[in-house]
Amino acid sequence: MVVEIKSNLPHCSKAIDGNQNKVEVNILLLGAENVGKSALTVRFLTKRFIGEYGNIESVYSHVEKIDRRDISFNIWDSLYPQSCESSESVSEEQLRWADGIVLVYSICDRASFEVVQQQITLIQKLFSSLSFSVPMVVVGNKRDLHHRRVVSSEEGRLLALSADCGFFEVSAAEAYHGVLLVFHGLHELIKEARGVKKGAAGIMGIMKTVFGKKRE
Ligand SMILES: Nc1nc2c(ncn2[C@@H]2O[C@H](COP(=O)(O)OP(=O)(O)OP(=O)(O)O)[C@@H](O)[C@H]2O)c(=O)[nH]1
Repeated sequence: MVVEIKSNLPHCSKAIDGNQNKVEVNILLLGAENVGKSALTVRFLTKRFIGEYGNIESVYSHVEKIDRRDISFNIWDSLYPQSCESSESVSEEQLRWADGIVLVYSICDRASFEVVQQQITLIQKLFSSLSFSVPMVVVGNKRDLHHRRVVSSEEGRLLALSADCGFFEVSAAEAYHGVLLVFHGLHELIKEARGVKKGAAGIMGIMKTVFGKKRE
């Protein structure tokens, strides 16, 4: 298992390799502190749960084979800024870098659910001013702590539905499979979004050819 810590600063390129068998996918993890962003990242990268992770912001890189293609996942495990105004918790730089976003809250922490709500609102505002968007999924973590649950599955699902995001409830502590589904599910959405973009570019190309010729 090879996990590369690319850098503490995200300057990975958003590249689809000319080689059709290698694809790069940049995934940004957002959410309040202590919700398990690092635990989810480490679970996905190493299949392990180690308990304590420290407060390090990093971009990790890891290659997975999906449908016989090498997918290079670059994962930006972000830090929620301390004493942050909600308007500063997501940056334009992060959105420009990301091909997909995972918004994490803890099912036992209502404030963390509210942070995700605020971040979705902020992201939607930034996307509309930047004139693009990328797929997102909402993840309720710490499902193993169901006796301490304060955010119901329905609330999580409704939030995701209202923002056109995918939704998952997982436990990074308990199981690898659910975490794998989050990253593979988001990868599917990214693939679809790239397909739509390519299709739109193709249609634009055809229209240019047809209408361009007519004008000549
Ligand atoms: N019970 C349980 N604990 C978890 C789970 N995921 C993470 N934790 C614990 O929650 C604490 C915070 O996890 P982190 O992964 O460091 O959370 P984070 O969101 O990266 O936190 P910051 O680095 O502060 O942004 C740690 O003590 C983890 O062991 C889970 O699924 N279940």
